[in-house]
Amino acid sequence: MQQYLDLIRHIKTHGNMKTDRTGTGTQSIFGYQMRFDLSQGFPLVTTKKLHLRSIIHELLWFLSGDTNIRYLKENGVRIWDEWADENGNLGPVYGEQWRSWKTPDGETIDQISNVLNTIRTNPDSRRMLVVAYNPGVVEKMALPPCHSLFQFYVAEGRLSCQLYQRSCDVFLGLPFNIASYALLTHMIAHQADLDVGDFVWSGGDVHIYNDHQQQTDLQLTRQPYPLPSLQIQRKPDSLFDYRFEDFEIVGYEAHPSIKGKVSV
Ligand SMILES: Nc1nc(=O)c2c([nH]1)NC[C@@H]1CN(c3ccc(C(=O)N[C@@H](CCC(=O)O)C(=O)O)cc3)CN21
Ligand SMILES: O=c1ccn([C@H]2C[C@H](O)[C@@H](COP(=O)(O)O)O2)c(=O)[nH]1
Repeated sequence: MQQYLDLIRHIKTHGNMKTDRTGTGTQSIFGYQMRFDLSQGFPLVTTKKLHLRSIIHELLWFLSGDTNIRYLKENGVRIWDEWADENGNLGPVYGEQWRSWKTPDGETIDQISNVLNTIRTNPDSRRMLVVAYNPGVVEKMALPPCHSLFQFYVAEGRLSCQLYQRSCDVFLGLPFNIASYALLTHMIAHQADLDVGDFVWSGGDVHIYNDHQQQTDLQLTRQPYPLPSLQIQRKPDSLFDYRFEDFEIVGYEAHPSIKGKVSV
């Protein structure tokens, strides 16, 4: 994950000091891209130990269409706690937009199923997108989607994915976001009988919070390890039937975890 360290160094060198909604303050750049060849390893940050459990459960939760944190809590995942209301609801966030985007005439659109179907039947299509940023309901969401839009691309039997992330917390959010979309690309490729290609990450406001400067400096002193690989143990009949136990990360060697506060 040299790319991750290069991004941190780039922000520390060129970033603008900015105030932000949370009051913490950030050092920030606008517009950045990274490319990960998924056939060369699973892109997990190695300069701090990541909690892959949370990443897998969060993705399965998005894919199930759920927008209440109950499932996450039952599985010991706390990353969305601060944003939920007293009943655990987050409003019409990712799960709802991915699986049941509401149209003005009362229908719902399952964007994920549609995209998988197009990958299988018309892989040269340039319309294989999923949009989470729904301006009509964004005020009802606990947080407007950060990973706002993603697109798939098929060439030479390989499935690639590009994400546009409008806002990115480089220390806490980004390692999760990269791993999550890499995992999603593997799952969709698995279902469509394709190999994996590239994951392209594109960021808008890409920032290091002021209280994450030390933690990211520490990461720059650490030598990254080779990437692990992902093994999927079972091929369920549907994209929506994967279970936590189906995924195994092999050979994940990482430096010790680093704590940091999340700005709410
Ligand atoms: N400021 C901010 N940064 C984010 O990354 C973020 C938000 N807000 N709001 C919504 C979601 C929630 N996400 C989060 C929230 C917390 C962690 C976090 O605390 N991570 C720790 C512990 C991980 C764990 O318990 O599994 C870490 O060390 O990575 C990560 C992602 C990503 N998003
Ligand atoms: O998946 C996610 C979700 C959130 N973030 C970060 C990006 C920002 O630091 C905050 C959101 O604040 P806004 O004022 O709405 O931009 O959360 C992330 O990196 N990844």
